[in-house]
Amino acid sequence: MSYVTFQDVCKYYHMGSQTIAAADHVTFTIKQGEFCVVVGPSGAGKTTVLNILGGMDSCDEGTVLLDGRKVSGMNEKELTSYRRHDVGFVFQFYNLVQNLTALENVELASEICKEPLPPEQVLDSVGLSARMDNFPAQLSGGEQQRVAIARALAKNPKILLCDEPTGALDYSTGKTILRLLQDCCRNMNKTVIVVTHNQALTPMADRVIHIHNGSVASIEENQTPIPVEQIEW
Ligand SMILES: Nc1ncnc2c1ncn2[C@@H]1O[C@H](COP(=O)(O)OP(=O)(O)OP(=O)(O)O)[C@@H](O)[C@H]1O
Repeated sequence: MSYVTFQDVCKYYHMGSQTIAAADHVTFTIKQGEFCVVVGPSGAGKTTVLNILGGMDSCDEGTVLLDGRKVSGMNEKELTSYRRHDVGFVFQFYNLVQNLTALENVELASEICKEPLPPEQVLDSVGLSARMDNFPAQLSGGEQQRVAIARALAKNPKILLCDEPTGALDYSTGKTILRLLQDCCRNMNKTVIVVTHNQALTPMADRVIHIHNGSVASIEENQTPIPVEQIEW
């Protein structure tokens, strides 16, 4: 049973007389609990796909479903509720509130949700139990990204969307963050979708969606995904 469905999704940007198809009949499915990597070169349309799935952008044609609910065609109010309750976001640059502690950053997210997880418990699960009262500036990049992941998880979302989550981190810290995302998938049964330009990450995924020129070039399913520690790039 598919949990996420994209069926012939199109998104056009108009630049003067030119029309750019950032998504050109994108079709794929993702199952519940899968770790999915969306990979492709710069400008391929990865972020466009993620933004449409995350309810931050709408598509011009096609159908988007999450857990049996139609996301395409939602009005602004429905999209706000969808973003708030159903989707956890992790971005490249963490986007933490600088004058709030790690704990307060996570509480901020859980306060606007229907069935949040306890913030302390989630921070503990990402390995930050000792740093809850620190401000972002007192934390390393990797630790800040852990706070951002905890903030996303505390909402208890249906899917976790991660856009280049290791883009601002060094090699080994990046690996620990990917490991954490892989653990969220395996241990918390979260459906995790990671957008990256890094082809080397594909063996760690259950499902790989290759995007080129706004279209799906190919989809692979790995029967035996590899722990990220065993991947070198
Ligand atoms: N708001 C916009 N207005 C005009 N064109 C846009 C807009 N957003 C994206 N595009 C174009 O759509 C195409 C796909 O962009 P997108 O950001 O989805 O690619 P990407 O694969 O995520 O790239 P990157 O890895 O560099 O972030 C590109 O040609 C981009 O220039």
